[in-house]
Amino acid sequence: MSGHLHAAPEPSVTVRTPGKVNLVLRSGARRDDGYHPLSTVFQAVSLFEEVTATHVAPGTGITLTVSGPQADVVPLDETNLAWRAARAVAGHTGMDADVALHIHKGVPVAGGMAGGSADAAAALVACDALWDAGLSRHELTMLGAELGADVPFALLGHTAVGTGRGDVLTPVLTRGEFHWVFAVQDEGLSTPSVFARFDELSGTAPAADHAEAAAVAAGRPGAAGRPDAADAGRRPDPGDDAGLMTALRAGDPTALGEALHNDLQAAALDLRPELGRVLEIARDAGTLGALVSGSGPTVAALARSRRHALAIAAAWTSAGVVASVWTATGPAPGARITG
Ligand SMILES: C[C@](O)(CO)[C@H](O)COP(=O)(O)OP(=O)(O)OC[C@H]1O[C@@H](n2ccc(N)nc2=O)[C@H](O)[C@@H]1O
Ligand SMILES: Nc1ncnc2c1ncn2[C@@H]1O[C@H](COP(=O)(O)OP(=O)(O)OP(=O)(O)O)[C@@H](O)[C@H]1O
Repeated sequence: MSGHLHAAPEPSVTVRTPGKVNLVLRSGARRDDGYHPLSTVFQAVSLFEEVTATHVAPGTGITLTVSGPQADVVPLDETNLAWRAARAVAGHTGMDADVALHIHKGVPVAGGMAGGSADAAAALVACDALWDAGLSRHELTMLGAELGADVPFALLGHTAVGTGRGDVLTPVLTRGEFHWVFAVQDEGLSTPSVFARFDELSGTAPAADHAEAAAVAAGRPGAAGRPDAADAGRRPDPGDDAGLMTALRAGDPTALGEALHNDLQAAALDLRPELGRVLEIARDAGTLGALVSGSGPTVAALARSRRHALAIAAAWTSAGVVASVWTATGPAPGARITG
């Protein structure tokens, strides 16, 4: 060691957030604001995003770097959800948005597992802590819901029922650990196009408002986050999720496998017919239940054990139907400061 004094390291905050799978997803018809009323059960899984927020000189603004698998397809500008989250915290608190953000991606990009939403949730918590803004969990959740329907769940984690746009959450009690394996595709699916195909298949596609649909598809801000947006008469089929809740409470993976359901699956399969084969291979390998995760194209398969998860992974890999295979357990905790 030399006798020189080293400059103190830049203070920084690292926050970890989970990806998710929708155990059940029921969607009603498209609302006037472009969103669909959902009745869903989220489970957070142990594929994590990590966002590090570091102080920079005043006036620097927001800078962004990304690492990890698929980092090359993540936008590095103000369309990145983490960037928008930093700006939202600054806007809400009146602070200057000066921060260097680094995202390490551990959730598939555009895979229906809410990786971008997890980044937004992590950046909200990281900037709040870095800037000592003192926002409550409630305030962070409100800011998160404006950024995307999946962001509040990435803050909360574990298992929860989601209603509204998927952003109104009620925690669900679960026991034990569930073993998941995910078939990840090279090319993602756009969430708006999957919902649009869902509308077409269910015969509820709106006739005369293409302009609004295009605005929504382009990601321009609509009436997102407006809890009063009319959805009367457009609610999802209530379904019967008693079996699912019992399975979760009992920690019974076989019963959970039987209860898995996704209303968006037919739309994702219509856009990506090859996913049918991915589902079939998981079934041949004895999965307890397989389904398209959220808006896809990732396929999630529930396994009896870690060993069984690896067997399903091997079946997918040897059939050559996936770009990569990732294993995980659920539930996993929500946003946490880790450093
Ligand atoms: C498919 C899910 O992942 C299931 O959890 C979510 O519903 C998607 O959540 P997300 O990606 O956070 O969604 P956002 O970024 O808020 O919305 C992207 C687009 O998805 C569609 N969208 C999203 C959520 C919802 N309840 N209805 C929708 O129709 C809309 O076209 C919207 O413009
Ligand atoms: N931080 C981010 N990470 C990845 N993609 C981002 C991010 N911010 C914005 N995007 C954009 O959002 C798109 C969807 O990314 P994301 O990985 O969140 O999809 P997803 O997991 O299918 O989302 P969801 O399940 O919430 O619908 C990407 O194709 C990319 O253009």
